[in-house]
Amino acid sequence: MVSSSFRLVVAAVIRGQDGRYLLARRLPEAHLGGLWEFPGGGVEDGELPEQALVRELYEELGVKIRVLAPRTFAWHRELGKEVLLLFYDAEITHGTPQGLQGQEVAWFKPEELPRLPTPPADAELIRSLSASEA
Ligand SMILES: Nc1nc2c([nH]c(=O)n2[C@H]2C[C@H](O)[C@@H](COP(=O)(O)OP(=O)(O)OP(=O)(O)O)O2)c(=O)[nH]1
Repeated sequence: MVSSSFRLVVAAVIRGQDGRYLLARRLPEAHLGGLWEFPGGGVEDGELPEQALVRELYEELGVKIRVLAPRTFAWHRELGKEVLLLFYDAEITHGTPQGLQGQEVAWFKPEELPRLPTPPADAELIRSLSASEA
């Protein structure tokens, strides 16, 4: 059920030419601090999800991206928070990702993903990305 604490969050699944996926590490002091996530953030009023994704990746990592296609969605629910996550396949068109807010950024092989500490809502996506390599 959607409540007044509902937020829409978009995140990018970016695969480099060497087959690695781009993840960013949430800052230690943040909610879910220290976990590796697919880069993205909240959709603001008046924005389309795809526009929000382009804006977030530019603000957080300094890269321009092209959004390719929706991949999957997931709910992140905990006391007082209800987040619908929309994951999109995307590619970088300009720039090299840098953690502009001090966050770590790294590329991981598909088989490394299940061993990373990641948010619970990402579990299914991580499973499918690593399984598609097996
Ligand atoms: N970008 C991103 N967010 C994720 C992922 N998995 C997951 O549960 N989230 C959650 C964490 C946050 O609750 C929310 C992202 O919101 P945000 O980037 O604006 O972070 P925030 O710390 O300001 O959000 P919050 O603590 O207020 O929820 O989505 C993911 O793979 N990527």
